[in-house]
Amino acid sequence: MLLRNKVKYTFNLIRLFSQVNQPKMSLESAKRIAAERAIDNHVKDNIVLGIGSGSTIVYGVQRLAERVRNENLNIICIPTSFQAKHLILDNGLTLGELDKNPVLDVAIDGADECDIELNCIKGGGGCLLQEKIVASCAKNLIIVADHTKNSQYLTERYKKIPIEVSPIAYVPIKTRIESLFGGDLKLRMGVAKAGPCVTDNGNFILDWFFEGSPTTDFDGINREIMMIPGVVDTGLFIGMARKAYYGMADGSVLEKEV
Ligand SMILES: O=C(CO)[C@H](O)[C@H](O)COP(=O)(O)O
Repeated sequence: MLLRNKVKYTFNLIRLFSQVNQPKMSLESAKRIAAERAIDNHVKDNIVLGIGSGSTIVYGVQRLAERVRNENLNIICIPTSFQAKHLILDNGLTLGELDKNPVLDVAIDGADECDIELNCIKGGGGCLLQEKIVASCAKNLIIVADHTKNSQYLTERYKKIPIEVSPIAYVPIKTRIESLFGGDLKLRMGVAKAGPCVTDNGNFILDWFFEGSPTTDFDGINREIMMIPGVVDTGLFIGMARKAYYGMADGSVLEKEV
């Protein structure tokens, strides 16, 4: 009996030790595996592909460039931002434009948060307008992200909604949304630049902060905000994404589909 207890104790110690020492994947590696899996699963020869913005998509573009070289693929890439355009060019990929390619087979993009129905908050990087235009032209929008973006409901973890606005209207829009729905809208400021952050489209971003959650009806609130003159677009991507790939801490990729 004593021996059996000793064996059990040693076994538990070994198990505990191996758990503690199990390598946890970094967030960067989690982004990489998600983006690479999406590129491997959705990129085929002769497609028009939307290239998202942010840090996760960088890994996807690197993987795409590798596949294009190795498999001699013909892929036309449509950018969602200045960043995406230069990612495409720097990686030797073919740059397309919506004027010539208004219908995309797939768009692959990151997200700041994604709920169980794959509704998303985007715009943390300030590129939401072009991202939404490109996504709306795609037959399929695929999200790539690390596991911290995988939520039950929107605003569960990401506590702001970016809204792109015409510069002349930012004060009335801020006042209007605060009085209609509460919360606090802050003009996003530039980094290493005096004054506000100016988007790729020459607009401002209002980041809408709130206590808890502003609503449970994000579709409804999105429609109402879109009706305010001067609002160019919101970071709410409702019913747009079909599939998400999340890089998990244990090195696996969680695939979610709606
Ligand atoms: O919406 C975006 C930019 O406007 C990005 O896709 C979003 O912020 C995710 O970025 P990252 O991949 O760096 O987490």
